[in-house]
Amino acid sequence: MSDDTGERQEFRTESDSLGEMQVPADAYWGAQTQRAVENFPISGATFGRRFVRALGVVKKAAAQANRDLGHLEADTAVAIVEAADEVIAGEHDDQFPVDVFQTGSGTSSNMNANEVIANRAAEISGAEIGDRVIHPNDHVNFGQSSNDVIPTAMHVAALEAVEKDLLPALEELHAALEEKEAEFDGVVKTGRTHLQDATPVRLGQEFGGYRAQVRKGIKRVGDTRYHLRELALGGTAVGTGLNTDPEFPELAAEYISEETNTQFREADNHFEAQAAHDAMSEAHGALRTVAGSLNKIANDLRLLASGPRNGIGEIEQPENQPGSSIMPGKINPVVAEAVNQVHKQVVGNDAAVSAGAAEGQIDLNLYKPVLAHNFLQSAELLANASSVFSERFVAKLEANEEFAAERVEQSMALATALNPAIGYDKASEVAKTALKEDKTVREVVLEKGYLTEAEADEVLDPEAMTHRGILGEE
Ligand SMILES: O=C(O)C[C@H](O)C(=O)O
Repeated sequence: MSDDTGERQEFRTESDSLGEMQVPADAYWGAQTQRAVENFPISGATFGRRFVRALGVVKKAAAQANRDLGHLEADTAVAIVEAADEVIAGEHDDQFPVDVFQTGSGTSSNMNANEVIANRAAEISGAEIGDRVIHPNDHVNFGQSSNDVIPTAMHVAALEAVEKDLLPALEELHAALEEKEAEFDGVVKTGRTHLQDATPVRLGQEFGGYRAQVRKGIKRVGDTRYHLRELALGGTAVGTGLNTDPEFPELAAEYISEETNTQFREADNHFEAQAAHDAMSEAHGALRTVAGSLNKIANDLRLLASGPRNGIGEIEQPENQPGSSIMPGKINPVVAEAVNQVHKQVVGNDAAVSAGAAEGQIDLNLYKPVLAHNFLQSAELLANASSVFSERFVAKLEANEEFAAERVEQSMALATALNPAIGYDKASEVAKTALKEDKTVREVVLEKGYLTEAEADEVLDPEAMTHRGILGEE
C-alpha cells in the first residue's frame, strides 16, 4: 500500500473480536484503535499530553493494584508498569491517533491505551508486538471498564492541568499585577463609570482591583479540586464494580495519588461518578469565570492604553510588534487581544462542557471525550494566556503620570468633592459653568466666591479624593 506521498507503507495484521485489521507496522496500537481511526475521521483533533499522560497514570496504577491483590503475575505487571511509565513520560504520544469525536464512553481511547501498553509491554518482555502474550483486555484492562477508566483519566488530567499549568500561571499574573499596583500607587487619574469621567482614583488602586480579581479566581478554581479528586475507578461497567477486586479502587487511588503527587480518593458514589460529570462542569464554570476576569482586565488595559494621541492614554503599552501592515508606527495591544479571544473560546467550551455534563443517560454519561477535550483546551489556553499576558503585557506597562494628572485637573467630576462643603445644587452649577466656559472646577468655585483659596486647596485635592473620607470637614 502507498500513503499520500506515494511511498510504500508496511503493515502488520492485528486482530480483535471482530476479526483481523491491518495496522501500520511500526504502530504499537492494535485492531481496535485502527478501527477507531477509520470510524472517526471527524475533527482531526486527538488527545494531547495531559490526557494521554493520565491514561498512562491510570493503567500503571491499575497494574500495580492488581499485582498487589494477586490478579496479575509479577513479570506481567512489571512490563505493563514500564510501558505505562513510557506513556506517562510522553514517549508514545504519537501512538494515540483516535479523534476526540468518537464513542461517548471513550472506549476507543481506553482500548488505544490498552493496546499500546500491551504491545509495548510484550516487546519489553521479549515477545513480538501483536502476539497478545500481554493482552489489552485481560491484563492491561483487568478489573476495569472504559466507563470507570475514562472518567478517572478525565479527573486526573483536569486536576493536573489545573495544579501544574493553570494555577501557577495565574499566580504569575497575580504577581505581575501586584508589582504594578505598588509601582502605580502614586499615579492619580480620572476614574470612569459608564465610560464617563468620575471622581479621581489612583492607577495603583485600579491595578489592585485586577490583582484581587485574579486572587479570587485562583481560589475559585482551587476550590473545585475537591470534587475532581474523586475517582470513578472500581465502578467498572455500571458502577457496581463487577469483575474487580473490592480492594482495587482504594488501592489504585493511592497509587494514582503517589504518581501524580496530589491527592485523589475513591468516588463517594460510583454510580454518580460514571453517569454524571457535574464535577467537570463545576470546575469548568470556574475556568469560565477566570476567563471573564482576564477579559475584563485585558479590555480595561486596552482602553487605558488607547491613543497614543487620541485616546485615554493613561498608560503606555509595550511595543511587542508593529501593529499595522499599512499604518506606519502604529502599535496595537495585541497580547491583550489574544487574551480576549481566549475568553471567547473558553465561553464556547463552557457551553459544550455544561451541555455534555447534563446529558448522562441512566448509568452512563456519553460525552466523556468532548468534556475532557474542551476542559483541557480551556485550562491550557488560560494558562498560556495568563503567562504571556503577565510577561509580555502587564509587566511592561508604564504610567503616563503627568498626562493623567493634567487630565484629572480638568475633570468636572472634581465637583463631587464640593457636595459636603457647598451642597449638590451649587456644586452642579459650578460643574456646568466649568464645562460651558472651558474652565476648571477650581477656577469657577473661586470666581463664584463659594470657597476661599485655602478651602479650595483642601477640598479640590485629587489625591485626597482617592481616599475614603469627607474633605473640608473640621
Ligand atoms: O468500554 C467499556 O468498557 C464499556 C462500554 O462503554 C459500554 O458501556 O458499552
